[in-house]
Amino acid sequence: MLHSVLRRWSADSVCGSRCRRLGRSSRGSPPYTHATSTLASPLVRQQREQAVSLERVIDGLEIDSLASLGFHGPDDIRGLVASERVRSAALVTVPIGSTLAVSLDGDGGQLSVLAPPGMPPNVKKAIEVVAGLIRETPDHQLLILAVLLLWARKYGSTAWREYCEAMLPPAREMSCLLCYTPGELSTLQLPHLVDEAARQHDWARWAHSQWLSSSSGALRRLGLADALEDTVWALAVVRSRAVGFQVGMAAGSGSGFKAGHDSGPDSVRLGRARRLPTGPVVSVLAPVVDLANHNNDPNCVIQLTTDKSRVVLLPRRPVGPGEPLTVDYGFDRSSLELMADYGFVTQANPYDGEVELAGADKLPSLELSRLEAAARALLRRHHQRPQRHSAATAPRRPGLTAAGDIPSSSGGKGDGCGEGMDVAGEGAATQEEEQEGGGSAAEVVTMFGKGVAISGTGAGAGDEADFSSRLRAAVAFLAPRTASFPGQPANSGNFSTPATQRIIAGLWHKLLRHCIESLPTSLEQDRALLEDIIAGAVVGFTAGLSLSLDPDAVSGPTSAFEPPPRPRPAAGGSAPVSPSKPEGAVQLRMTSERKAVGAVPGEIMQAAAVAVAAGERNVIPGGGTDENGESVGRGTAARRAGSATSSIGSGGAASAGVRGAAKAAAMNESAAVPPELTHGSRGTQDGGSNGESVATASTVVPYGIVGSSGSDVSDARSRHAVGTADVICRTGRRAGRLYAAVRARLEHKELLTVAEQVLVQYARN
Ligand SMILES: C[S@@+](CC[C@H](N)C(=O)[O-])C[C@H]1O[C@@H](n2cnc3c(N)ncnc32)[C@H](O)[C@@H]1O
Repeated sequence: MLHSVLRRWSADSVCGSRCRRLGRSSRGSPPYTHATSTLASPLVRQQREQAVSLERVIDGLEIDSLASLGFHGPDDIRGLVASERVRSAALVTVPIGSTLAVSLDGDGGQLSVLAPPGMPPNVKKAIEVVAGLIRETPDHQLLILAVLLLWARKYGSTAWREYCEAMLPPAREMSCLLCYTPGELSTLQLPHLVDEAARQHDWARWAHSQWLSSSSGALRRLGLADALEDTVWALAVVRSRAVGFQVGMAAGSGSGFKAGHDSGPDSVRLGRARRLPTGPVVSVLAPVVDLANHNNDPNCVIQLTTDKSRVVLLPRRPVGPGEPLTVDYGFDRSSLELMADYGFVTQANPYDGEVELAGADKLPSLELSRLEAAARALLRRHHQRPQRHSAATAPRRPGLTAAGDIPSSSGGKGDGCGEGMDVAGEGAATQEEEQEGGGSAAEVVTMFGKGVAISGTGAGAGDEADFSSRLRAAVAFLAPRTASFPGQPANSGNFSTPATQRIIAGLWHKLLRHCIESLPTSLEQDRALLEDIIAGAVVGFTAGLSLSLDPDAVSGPTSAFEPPPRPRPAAGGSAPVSPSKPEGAVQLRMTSERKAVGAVPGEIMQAAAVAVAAGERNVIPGGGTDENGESVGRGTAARRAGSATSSIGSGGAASAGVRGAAKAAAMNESAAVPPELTHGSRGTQDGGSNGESVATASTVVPYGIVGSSGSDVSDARSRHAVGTADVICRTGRRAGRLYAAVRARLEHKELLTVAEQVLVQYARN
């Protein structure tokens, strides 16, 4: 269960801490009495004790609050609720002196520390020295905040210690991946998340041994972290609760939430900066404000006043008493990103590939048996294809066709290029077999381990053998597998949680999206890309794949395929490109072991391949198209990637750990930081539209998965809410781009394609 380490609270209780409002105390009778509390369940009593603790923290830190502790959402997550009706006044005001804060100057230079009251100057100095030493490392601001937090927990005022001990959750109750113990990692299910957890653990171990450990760290004399668990706790707290502010920029509008307030605050975003900072950045851990939970449509925003004297929680619209107070941590984070950064996902996240799966929450569990059934159905269709694709009898099919599936005149499967699979054929078969009651060919299915062995006994057994092995691999690829950690038993269960299923759905859609957005927009460029593939200019094509682009299909039923294809270069050992002709295929073929020769698409592919190989999860190495099909430059695409690829440091806006190619490209784009993170940004009450295209950032994971917002996809989506991928495969022109990209970009391309088919079939079953 994804939330397995997240504490669950009783649903029947909304505990209000009493509110303190400077100059106008709103304290009154607490919303509970001693008499009732003695009758309450232990959980309810605990919640009430927390409400009392919160009140003491509010008093001790001189926080002005019209909010109280509440438990809300489907999981009754602890959070804030409004104590009274508020239109536009600040719901919570925290003096900056009651926060822990680290600021980084705009030139990427000096870190300075806002020490908690009572911190001796020499300690502050020592921490600042460490800050200087680690300023080149990712997430250094978070690390320094963690140092301050550990200091406050041990040596701080009574209020700070109460905040740390009573209000901050212990590590076992925090949801972020850092807090997953080795034994819990299997519950993450997705290998990518397990990897991310491992990466975060590495970071914590490094921070502990180098800096924080009471025995070995540079700050050991402070005695802050006796055990690794102390460091993990502190890092997890700041990751999940600190707020990053980018200050001193010109006002503007754009993406992000907009303050429905007139106080002229600097803009702020909870969590990592989505763009690289160009101005001073302040990371702040602000008690009470840090209790606000996330919502995709938040009713509040956190801001820093322009004089930087207070952190405020402001309503974006009027809120009523008891209403949960939420902010947007995400800034276009997909479920996968939210999960990686915070360890939770939300219902109906609009950034999951922007492709809605109708009733995604009601999708059945991704069960092995259903995947196998889907694979069997595909196999039946595969058996039927030879008749359909016989040169003599079959009509031409649109799209890409593997050499093994094309008419014998083109060489067929005897040419040694039979590694491909029939994408278009599958699409056509799918259409025709919508009402199939079972395949014509017999098959034998045997189970072993988690996978499925499928052996065909129908026509074309040799071809089936290849296809069967891919099906088997695809099922294994898709099936739950969590045995990534030695000693952990393989999980033979399902992707059983709705959260996981949403993530999976989002991943697949992102795969499609990425492929389309990362490719040239014109048909001519499509053709050039395919030719580059043939000529071996695209890294990753080493499997002897052979493609065929059917000219009848590329523009759909009503338009012609124009202009005719360029003559394909003779060099490279590829099969010739036949001239465009209405009735014939443009056969594009490549042989194995081609190397990149530096063509632009090749560069793009190479960057992607390198990033994928390096385990990068977010890659948009080249330009692409925007939602309207407009061409965008590399920088734009990379910026989008950067906006979705900041690594850890959920609270560390300043330390956005954008990695790899996306980072490099995004850095070049830093001058183009949209101005919504601006000084004095005063948005509209309703938050307005998000004119930014950051939501289109794509994600690639190894064996990856992407999505598309291309118009064909949208159309397809509206026609077929579920099973989008195969519809895309039949849209001709985009199909060529899509599959060229899939095959060129991703390792295990063919496996991926088969896996996609299995998923599509799965959704149909
Ligand atoms: C800044 S804290 C918010 C307060 C926190 N719920 C608490 O009780 O201390 C962020 C953490 O709250 C949880 N959280 C916030 N919003 C959530 C949501 N919409 N669904 C589930 N968990 C959420 C996650 O565990 C996240 O890491």
